[in-house]
Amino acid sequence: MATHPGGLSTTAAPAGTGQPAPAVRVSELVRAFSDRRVLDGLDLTIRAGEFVALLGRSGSGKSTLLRALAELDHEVAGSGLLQAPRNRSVVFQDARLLPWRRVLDNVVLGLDGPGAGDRGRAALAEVGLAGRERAWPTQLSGGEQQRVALARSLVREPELLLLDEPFGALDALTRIRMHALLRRLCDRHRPAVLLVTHDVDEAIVLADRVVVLEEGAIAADVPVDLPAPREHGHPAFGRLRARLLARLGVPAQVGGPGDDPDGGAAPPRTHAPQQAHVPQAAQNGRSR
Ligand SMILES: Nc1ncnc2c1ncn2[C@@H]1O[C@H](COP(=O)(O)OP(=O)(O)OP(=O)(O)O)[C@@H](O)[C@H]1O
Repeated sequence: MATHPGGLSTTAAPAGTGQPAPAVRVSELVRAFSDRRVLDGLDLTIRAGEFVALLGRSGSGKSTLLRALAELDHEVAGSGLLQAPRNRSVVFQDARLLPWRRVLDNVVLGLDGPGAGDRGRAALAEVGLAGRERAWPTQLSGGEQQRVALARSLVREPELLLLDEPFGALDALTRIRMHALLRRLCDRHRPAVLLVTHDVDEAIVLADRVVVLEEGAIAADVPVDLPAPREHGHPAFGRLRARLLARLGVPAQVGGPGDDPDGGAAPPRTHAPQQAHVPQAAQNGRSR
């Protein structure tokens, strides 16, 4: 067990009795900056293999929660119980590749064993980058770099995959392709996932459950029970979008495609008009 200065403990999730053990269990989590409690008694459970999307207004504490789960917040004051698998990977908005290492070396960085190279090559093939092993990161597009970041995460077969706006810097079409890729990878590898996103549509397309962070705690916890593939034009999709946007404080009449839950001037995300031009196969074909 690792103990944080703020009283947080991180352990492997305990084995269950009958029910599968949750991959993540957070209870009464507090995180504060200069006496301001950003997370204030937050409770959250994520089951093994479950995909949870985390929405919330800008500054609500989404990244603070993700960093707590990643154990990247040792300098932050806090308390509470946090149980999460030690085998976890994080993908950020920027791929964070080492520019002086080739793509394959970035993927297998820190991996031991004679099979590491083969595993890295297999991971790159899984994300559609077979043949690019010897490229330098600067020779890849932003979307390709994020594919490498996904490969680097999944080659470690994490029990928990933490994603902090991983597609936030990508164009709309690339985002749609990345959504489909991420779903396929998650269906195959079955990590528990926490996806931080501003994009309500992205959350609905990808997640089994959407949670909304507000005033330091989970204010809404909504299962996504939609038929596959999840199409933006489906009435149930629209109802769920409106419900989540209302929760985020976006009035229903402006709650259509292109609106940002922060009410800011963010560019349009992955929305129906853009997806209408995308072949069905590129959209999210969920198998579970
Ligand atoms: N290292 C820090 N020092 C001081 N304040 C911080 C620090 N990190 C985060 N905060 C503050 O904590 C609050 C929550 O930040 P956080 O990044 O978790 O929000 P967020 O919901 O992820 O925001 P966004 O959606 O804009 O990325 C913000 O008010 C932020 O200014």
